[in-house]
Amino acid sequence: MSVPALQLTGLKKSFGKAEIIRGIDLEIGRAERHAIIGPNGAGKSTLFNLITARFPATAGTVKLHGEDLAGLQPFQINRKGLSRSFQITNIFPKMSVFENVRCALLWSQGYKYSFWNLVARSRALTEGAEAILDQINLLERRNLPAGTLSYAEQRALEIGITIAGGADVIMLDEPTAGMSNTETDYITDLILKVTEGKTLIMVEHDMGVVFGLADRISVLVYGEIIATDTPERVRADPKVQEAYLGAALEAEH
Ligand SMILES: Nc1ncnc2c1ncn2[C@@H]1O[C@H](COP(=O)(O)OP(=O)(O)OP(=O)(O)O)[C@@H](O)[C@H]1O
Repeated sequence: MSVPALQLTGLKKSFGKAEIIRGIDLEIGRAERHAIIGPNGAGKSTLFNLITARFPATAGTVKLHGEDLAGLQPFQINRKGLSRSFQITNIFPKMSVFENVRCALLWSQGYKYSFWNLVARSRALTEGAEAILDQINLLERRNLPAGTLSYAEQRALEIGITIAGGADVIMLDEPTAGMSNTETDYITDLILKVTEGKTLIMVEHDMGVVFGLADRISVLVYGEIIATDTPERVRADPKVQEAYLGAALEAEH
């Protein structure tokens, strides 16, 4: 079997005496789209923070393409090809749309801000940023301050920033939170497009998005994965119905 894109083994996290992530084993294949679902407070964001080393794990390992990430800083993990977005919009609102993406490209390549002027004329950088803006349908908005974009466009920009470094493992934390149905459909299509051929790991509460996007789903309940399977099988799993999905699907109607 080929090496998984991401492999979690015995992963645990406690805050004080509270064990929030209680022993997670999970393999996510290359180019798989994987959704993590579960009730509020189940530990989904904490799990993201463990994978990306924002939080140190209490126990267990995280491997990216077979390489143990122990001891690496978040930016080092990013440069190994894992990039994430956050639940809250995380853009520079006063900078232009174009500069937001160009800045993300610079970061991913390891330049420092003091090199800004030096590389500003770099054609490759400009072309790279334009290609991303084209992918996220914001080329025509390139010169606007990012903070003046609509909410959905800001989330699209954030997705652009997340993919800018060319990472092949993309993690999105609730990419459609707070959106109307139309905006949600728009962002779902965008995610499908920009993650083509990449590994996607996504936390999402909208079951329409999850079932539309994911090849496999993991259900996290009280810090444990109670099921990992295809959408059809997860939907039909009585354990999942009882612990989460029954209520979550009802909430959709
Ligand atoms: N830094 C922290 N210190 C202490 N407790 C924390 C910390 N971060 C998260 N927790 C606790 O861990 C639990 C899981 O939180 P987490 O945000 O990971 O859940 P979640 O599944 O992402 O929830 P939601 O769907 O509401 O975003 C919660 O009880 C939360 O209070």
